[in-house]
Amino acid sequence: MGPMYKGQSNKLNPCDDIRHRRIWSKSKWCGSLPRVLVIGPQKTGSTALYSFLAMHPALVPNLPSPTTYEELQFFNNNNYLKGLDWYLNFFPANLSNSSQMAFEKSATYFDAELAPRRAHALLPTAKIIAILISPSKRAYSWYQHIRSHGDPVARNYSFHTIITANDSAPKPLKDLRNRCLNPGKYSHHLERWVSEFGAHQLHVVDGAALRAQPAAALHALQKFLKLSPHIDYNNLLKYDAKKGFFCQVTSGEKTKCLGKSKGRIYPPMEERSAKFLKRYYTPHNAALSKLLVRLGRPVPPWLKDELSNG
Ligand SMILES: Nc1ncnc2c1ncn2[C@@H]1O[C@H](COP(=O)(O)OS(=O)(=O)O)[C@@H](OP(=O)(O)O)[C@H]1O
Repeated sequence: MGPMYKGQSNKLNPCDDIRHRRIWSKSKWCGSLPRVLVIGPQKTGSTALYSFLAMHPALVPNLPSPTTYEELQFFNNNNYLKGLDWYLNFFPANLSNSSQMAFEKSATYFDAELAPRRAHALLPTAKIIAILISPSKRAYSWYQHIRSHGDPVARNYSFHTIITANDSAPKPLKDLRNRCLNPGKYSHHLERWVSEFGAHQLHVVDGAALRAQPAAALHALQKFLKLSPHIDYNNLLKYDAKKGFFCQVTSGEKTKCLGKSKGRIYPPMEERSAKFLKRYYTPHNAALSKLLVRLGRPVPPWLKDELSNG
């Protein structure tokens, strides 16, 4: 089965078509599609959120992909051309009458141009979860991420050189600057998700709050998802002083934390880069604040902070 969304006016959902449903295989069917999508963006704590949600008895994560690990990256890239059959392979078929819901997290969905339309074409009733931290911190964390993955441009240029590259800079530098900075224009991307799914299907997690007090953030998220049972994450997560983050309680005093690539150790951002980014993101942060107020959502403390004059 081919792609479900090809152009502006061509939304085609095989799950809505009785002729498709009649010939559907027993082991793969639309009922196992995810009902919750965590869309990122990258470097906001999306893996922590994914692993915490996977602990919930009412939620079932996707099976891992051999190439992109826990992320399927279906709606944002060429995996989409592999079609619905490919996507369904990653979700257990036996969720039929159970109260469990499948979910998926791909942090690359957030800022991908086609992802909201494609996701909506297939999953019109899905709940969409975005997770946001200070866009400046996100950009710096992303730079550290691709640098440690050996990206040659990130290895050859400092963070400051990349974020301040102007339009006469060499193309690889400009491309990296865009990939580093564009996802942080949060309001622009969120508006696209809101216009496809409507505000009532979207929840914004404050990534700083999830990091500092995960149980409270997960309490609000469970309410939004109307999960049953409602569980108390205070009993399931514990701050691990060695890791410097909350981790999953395994047995007794023991914890299981995310791997080394989540919570990397690197020097603090240079003051001049922080200043540059604060100014760069001001119009985008102001638009985000306005959008959250319009949607009746709380404005995170870090956003108020970024918009202050200090
Ligand atoms: N509990 C817990 N454990 C580990 N890490 C945590 C946690 N909560 C939030 N974070 C922050 O998550 C940052 C990585 O974000 P993502 O998981 O979204 O990155 S990725 O896009 O999936 O690569 C990662 O960024 P870096 O600190 O730059 O490594 C962390 O700061």
